[in-house]
Amino acid sequence: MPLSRDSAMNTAKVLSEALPYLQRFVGKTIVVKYGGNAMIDEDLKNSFARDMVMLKLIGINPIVVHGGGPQIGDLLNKLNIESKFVNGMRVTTGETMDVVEMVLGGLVNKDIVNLINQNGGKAIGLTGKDGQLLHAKKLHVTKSSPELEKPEIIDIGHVGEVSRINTQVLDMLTNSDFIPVIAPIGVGEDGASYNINADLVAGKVAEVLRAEKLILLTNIAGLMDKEGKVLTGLSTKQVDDLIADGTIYGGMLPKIQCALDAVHAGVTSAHIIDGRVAHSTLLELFTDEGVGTLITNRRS
Ligand SMILES: Nc1ncnc2c1ncn2[C@@H]1O[C@H](COP(=O)(O)OP(=O)(O)O)[C@@H](O)[C@H]1O
Ligand SMILES: CC(=O)N[C@@H](CCC(=O)OP(=O)(O)O)C(=O)O
Repeated sequence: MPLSRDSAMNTAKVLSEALPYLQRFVGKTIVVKYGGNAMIDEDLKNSFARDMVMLKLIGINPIVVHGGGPQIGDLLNKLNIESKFVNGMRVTTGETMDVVEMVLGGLVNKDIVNLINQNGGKAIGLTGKDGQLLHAKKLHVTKSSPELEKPEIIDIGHVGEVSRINTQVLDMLTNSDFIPVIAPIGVGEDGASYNINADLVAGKVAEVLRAEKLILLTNIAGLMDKEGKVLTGLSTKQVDDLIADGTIYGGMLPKIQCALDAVHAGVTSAHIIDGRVAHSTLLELFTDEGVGTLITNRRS
């Protein structure tokens, strides 16, 4: 159907507004974390895949790291295995680890790869085991509470943190115009599997690649205060205060931590944006308004 004159003018205006951003981002790496909670329906997943194809086509280098927490939860539920979290991290027994690896490395990873390829892109799916992309070590979690004299160390099983990234694998793929799609499973020195929070993987990948941006797509409009107002441009100190008073909790904890670590390590900016809004990545990258919560390297 031909565009009406108004609609065509609007398209031209949007494209023109995007020009300075295109000039700024072409040739740069953007790490996009696609949270499991933002994979709500097929239309939304498809628009995400189209956005990645479009970025690649215009000369930006997208690297996708995906989650899949709710999808893991669904299968655990069907298997009558309870889901438990400490500080936003899933308590992962050996049995749970098998399910995590099946869901993230299998179902979710291949779904995203397939959608990108169906939309004309060239995606390759990897877990951290492929090419030993993500070396991991056990994550030690501490929990503090007013009732405890000192912070308690809690063993949450096969949960890891990234110790090293084999960037050679990513360079090889991106140099050949592939879009890497990474499932957050790490491999230990002894070959053991580790379940790693996807936000933490995305942050570390952005750090080692010195990405221009780290974009975290989630199921909420951004980081919010207690009244539900989206907060942006916060300093490290303000974030620390929001954690201490309980405004930031659960799944937002690893998100905000990895965003801060990434910008302190040289990533220009990190963004927590609403993945339930179609094309939110493009809105963030190419419009004057931007969306969600912006985090830059501001300490005070
Ligand atoms: N201050 C906050 N602002 C916004 N969301 C918050 C905040 N503190 C905790 N949250 C929670 O964090 C969730 C996002 O984390 P998570 O569910 O792990 O998402 P994802 O699957 O995208 O990683 C939000 O849906 C919300 O419930
Ligand atoms: C250790 C840990 O919590 N790992 C996560 C990995 C998936 C993930 O991070 O998914 P989302 O981004 O969709 O939350 C988990 O098991 O749920």
